[in-house]
Amino acid sequence: MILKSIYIENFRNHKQRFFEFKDGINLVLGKNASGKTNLLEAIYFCICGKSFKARDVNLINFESDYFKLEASIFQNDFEYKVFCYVDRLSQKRIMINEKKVNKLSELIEKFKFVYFEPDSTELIKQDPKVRRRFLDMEVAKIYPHMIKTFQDYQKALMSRNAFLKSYDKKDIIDVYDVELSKLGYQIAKKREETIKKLSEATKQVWYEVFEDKSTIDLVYRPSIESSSQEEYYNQLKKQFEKDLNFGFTTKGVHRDDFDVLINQKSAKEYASEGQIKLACIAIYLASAKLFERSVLLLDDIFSELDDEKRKNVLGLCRDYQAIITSAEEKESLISAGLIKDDINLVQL
Ligand SMILES: Nc1ncnc2c1ncn2[C@@H]1O[C@H](COP(=O)(O)OP(=O)(O)OP(=O)(O)O)[C@@H](O)[C@H]1O
Repeated sequence: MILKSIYIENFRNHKQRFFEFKDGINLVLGKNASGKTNLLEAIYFCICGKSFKARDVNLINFESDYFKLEASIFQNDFEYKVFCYVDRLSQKRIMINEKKVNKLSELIEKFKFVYFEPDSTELIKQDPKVRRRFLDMEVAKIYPHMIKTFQDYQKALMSRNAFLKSYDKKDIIDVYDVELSKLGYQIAKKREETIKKLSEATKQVWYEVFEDKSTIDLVYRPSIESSSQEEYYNQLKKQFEKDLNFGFTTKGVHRDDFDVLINQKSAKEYASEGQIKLACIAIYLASAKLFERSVLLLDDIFSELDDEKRKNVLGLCRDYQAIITSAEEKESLISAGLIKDDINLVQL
């Protein structure tokens, strides 16, 4: 997938701008608050149909009543023209080649991308919910049909929890347990497969980019260890009395996690800030490696990296289309040997 261009009208601080990008590395340079993150947010909106941090209406320029985006995306030699429109009356229209997009999952299934921002280190630092969300995005990129399974699991979990709170007849719980085990087991297996693939790819990036003797591993920590649906079901059943006491389902894929180990030790517990940032960059770049034609949206990726690592990261990005923002001066990047002829410079 290649993002050729984006036209932006009244989106955040961009009133009317047209940006063209090339395959390989695109470096977006600009001072603080010049709108670099906003540009990535506009691209993200075209690919996902929503922002990564704000409600639609907050994306409209302060002095306007609407925003409009038009992106040209090439995939398998076919051009997709994505049109997005949002106004202050909460009217929202997203179209691909003039056909209305009804579900945002249609966009996620079509366009693959990786978005890395300074807060992406939360992946390691935060609680398991953040890691589950990240992992499920990765699962959905490989197996788009799993989006429905995740939604069905949430519904089944809510029904079981509601049942536990108003429990009176023991025999009916089985209906919920069978459904929850079926969906939970499918999710656990796909998460396990995805973590294995991601761990392998992360190791390669870690080595290529960081040429480090240290090791990195991603290890799935399922809440229910099982090798069959039946086993999953039996373990869920065993929890029944406890679940009844608590009034909710205490075990299942909604309690899963994964560990990032550096030198076989938990990065969350032992790694330095710098190591955590490097580990997260490696995981995100590994995600791009798994989905070959991903677009990389990398916000402020250079900070905290020394020049050698910056060069290595850029080297890896050459295999993709990468849109990288930086608040650094062009001259200092040139003198560090980071800007070469093949880089497309976008100055804000
Ligand atoms: N809805 C909006 N309308 C107009 N301007 C907005 C809107 N939302 C945010 N802004 C402005 O956009 C600017 C921030 O842009 P952005 O976050 O893209 O900067 P940046 O170039 O990434 O900065 P930094 O280098 O500091 O990360 C701020 O000045 C903010 O006030």
